[in-house]
Amino acid sequence: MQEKSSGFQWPAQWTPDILATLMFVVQKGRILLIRKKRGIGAGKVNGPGGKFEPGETALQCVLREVREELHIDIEDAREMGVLNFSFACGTIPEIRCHVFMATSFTGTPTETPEAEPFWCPVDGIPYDLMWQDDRFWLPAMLDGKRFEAFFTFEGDRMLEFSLKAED
Ligand SMILES: CNc1ncnc2c1ncn2[C@@H]1O[C@H](COP(=O)(O)OP(=O)(O)OP(=O)(O)O)[C@@H](O)[C@H]1O
Repeated sequence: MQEKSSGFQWPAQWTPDILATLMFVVQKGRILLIRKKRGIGAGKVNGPGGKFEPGETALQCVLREVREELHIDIEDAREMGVLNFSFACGTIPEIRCHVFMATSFTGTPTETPEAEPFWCPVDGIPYDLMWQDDRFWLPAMLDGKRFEAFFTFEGDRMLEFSLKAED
């Protein structure tokens, strides 16, 4: 396990308000991203995903969210890591996000009121259009490494990070 941090201590006591998921489909050197059209992080590039509904597991949530946002059915979802986000401002709830990868799906990625999908080369991911934490863990995940991370934000701006990833 490799650990990196901004000198920030992982909080001992922290409970998320919201459980959420993200999905990154990678196929033939390309990654399926979305321009998020509404909700937390509207306007940013991200993977599809969203909040758990009552009684759902992380896997059930991510499969439902991807179906709702892009009209595709994922066939081989694998959970790769967990992201914890704490927001200093107090207007955005504390979020724990389970992150999945997949390589196979049925259907055609379709724009919906929530998301505009696009394929992007894995070596050309537009990190400057994404949440600031993504550049810390997404490259490790794309190398097949599992991870857990904690990030603090003030609005859009990342303040501190602590990342544990497989060697
Ligand atoms: C702070 N740094 C961040 N970095 C990367 N991703 C981030 C993020 N902060 C939030 N996210 C993602 O945003 C979605 C929740 O957004 P949210 O608007 O609540 O969900 P969405 O509207 O899609 O879902 P519902 O349809 O309401 O369930 C969810 O996937 C979550 O992981």
